[in-house]
Amino acid sequence: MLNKYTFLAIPFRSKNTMLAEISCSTNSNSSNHTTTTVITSPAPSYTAHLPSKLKAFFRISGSNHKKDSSVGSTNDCSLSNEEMDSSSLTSNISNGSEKIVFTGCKNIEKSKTIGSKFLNNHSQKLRRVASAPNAKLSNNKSVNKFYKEDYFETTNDISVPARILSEMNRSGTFKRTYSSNSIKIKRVEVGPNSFQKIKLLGKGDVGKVYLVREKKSSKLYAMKVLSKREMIKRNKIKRALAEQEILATSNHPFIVTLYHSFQSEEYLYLCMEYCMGGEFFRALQTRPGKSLLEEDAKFYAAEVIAALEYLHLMGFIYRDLKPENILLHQSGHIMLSDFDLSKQSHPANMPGIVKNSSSNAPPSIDTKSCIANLRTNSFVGTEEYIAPEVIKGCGHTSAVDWWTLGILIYEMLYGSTPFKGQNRNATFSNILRNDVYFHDNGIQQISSLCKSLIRKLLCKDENRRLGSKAGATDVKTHPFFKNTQWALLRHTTPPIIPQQSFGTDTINFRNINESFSLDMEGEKMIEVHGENPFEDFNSVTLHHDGDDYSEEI
Ligand SMILES: Nc1ncnc2c1ncn2[C@@H]1O[C@H](COP(=O)(O)OP(=O)(O)OP(=O)(O)O)[C@@H](O)[C@H]1O
Repeated sequence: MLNKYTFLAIPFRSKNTMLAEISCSTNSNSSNHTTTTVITSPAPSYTAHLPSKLKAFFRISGSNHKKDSSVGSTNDCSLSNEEMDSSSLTSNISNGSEKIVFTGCKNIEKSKTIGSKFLNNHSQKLRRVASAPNAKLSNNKSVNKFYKEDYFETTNDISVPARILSEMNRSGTFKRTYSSNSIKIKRVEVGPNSFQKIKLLGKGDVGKVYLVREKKSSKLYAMKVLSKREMIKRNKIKRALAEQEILATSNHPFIVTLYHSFQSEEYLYLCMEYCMGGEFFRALQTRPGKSLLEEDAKFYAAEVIAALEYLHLMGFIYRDLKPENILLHQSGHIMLSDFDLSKQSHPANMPGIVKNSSSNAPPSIDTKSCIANLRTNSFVGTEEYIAPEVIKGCGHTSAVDWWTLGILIYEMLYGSTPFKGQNRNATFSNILRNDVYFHDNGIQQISSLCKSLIRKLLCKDENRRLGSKAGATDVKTHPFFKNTQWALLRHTTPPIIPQQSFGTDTINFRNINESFSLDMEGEKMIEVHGENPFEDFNSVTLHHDGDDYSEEI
C-alpha cells in the first residue's frame, strides 16, 4: 500500500517544462521507488484537477497559488490516501497544443503504466526554449547592456525582506523554492558601493572572492570580483560571460545562487550566496585519512550527480568537478561553484526518454541527449581530474563530467586521486594507461559495488563509460545507489554539518593574505581597440522566491 508520494520539481530553461522527481514509498520500506519524469505545465487551468497540495507545489505561470510550500518536503507534499483517491491524480488536460499529464495514483503499478504511456506518447512534444534564461524579465528593457549609472549609485528601492526565518535557522534547511517562476530577473539594483568588503575568502588567477555585507539590508554575500585587465591578458573574457550566464540561468538547490551581477570600469562582479561551510575540499582534508566513510561519500556523490544532471539538462558541461569547487552550505548540503570552465550547448536539445527494460518501472530521462551535439576541444580541467579524451585532444563531451565524478568518489574514499604521478606528464600518462587501483586504505573495506561504480566511471573509452548512454540516469541506476532516495536528498541530514559560523567569523575558511587590495576608486574604462569587450556581460539582479531567510548581521 502506498503511503507517501513525494515530488521534487526542477525547472527546465523553458518555464513551461519541469523535471519532476517522484518518489513513492510504501509501507514496506523495501519497495521504495523513485522515478524521474518530465512535466509540461502550460496553463493554469490544469491545476483545477489537481489536489490542493499539488497546486501549491507546481506554481505555474499565471496561477495565483500560495507560495508556501518548500519543494520536495515530505511534509507538505506527501498526500494522504484520501487525497489520492478523491482527486484521481491522473490528469491529462489538453489546452490547445499543450498538455500536462500528471501521473500518480494509490496503486504504484498503475502509476508506472500511466507514466510510461505519457512519456512514450508525448516525449516529442516537450518544449524547451534554447538559451533563454529560466526566468521572467520584469520589463522589456534589455538587461544585457552596460549601464553606467549602475556602478555609481545604489538604488533605494531594493525590496528584499531582511527578516530571518527562525525555522530556517533551526533546521538549517533551504527555504527557497525551485519552480520555474521563482526567479525574476531585473535590471541591476546595486553597484560596488552598495557593499562593504569584510574579508577575502578565496582567490583565483583573475579574481578574488570576498565576504561582503550589503549596506542596505546587512545581508552577507560572497562577491566574486574579476579584474578586466587580467581577463584580457589571460584571454578569459568568454569564460566570465559563460559563468555569469550559467549562474543566472541555474536554479537548483545544489548550485550556488547568484543574486546580482554588474560591472564597473575595471571589474566584473558576481554577488552570490555566501556558503558559510567553506570548501568541501577543506572539510575532506580535516577528516582522518582525508577520506569519508563509503555511505557518506555516497551521499555527496548523489548530490553532485543531481547537480550534474540538472546542468546537463540545461545544456551545460561542468568540466571542473573537484572538491575545491564544491562548497558547503551552512546546512551541510553541497553547492557547486566556479563555472568559468563550463561549456554551453547552443541550443540544448530536448531530453530523451530511456525505457526501463528490466522492470515495469516508468522510463527515465536521458540527459545525454540534451548535450549530444556539444563536442569541444579546449584543454581544460584540473590535472588529476582530467579525462583521457581531453588529454588526447580529440574533443570531449559531457562524458568528462562522469569521469571527474569517478575521480571525486575515489578521492573521497581514499584521500588521494587514483592517477596522481610525480609530475604533470606522469599523471597524464597514468590517466591514459593505468587501470584504477584500489589499495587498502587502512580505514575501511570499500564495497565491490562501489568499486564497480568507480571502474565504470573511470572507463577510458568515453563511449563505454557509465553515463554515455543516457547520462545521469545510467549513473543513478547503478546498484551502488539502490537505496538512495533521489527526491529526498535535500531533506536528508548531511554527514558533515559545518561548524556554525557566527556572522563574519569565516571559521570554515583558511586565512588568506590579501597581497593587494582592489582599488575601486578612480577606475578607468577598459577598452580593446576602442571597444568594451565586456559589453555582453549581463548586469542584473535576480529575485528568488523564498530568499528572505538570508542571515542578517
Ligand atoms: N559563494 C561562495 N561562498 C563562500 N566562498 C566562496 C564562494 N564562492 C567562492 N568562494 C571561495 O573563493 C574561492 C575561489 O572561488 P572560485 O573558485 O569561484 O574563484 P576563481 O577565481 O574562479 O578560481 P579559479 O581560478 O580556481 O577558477 C573558493 O575556493 C571558495 O573558497
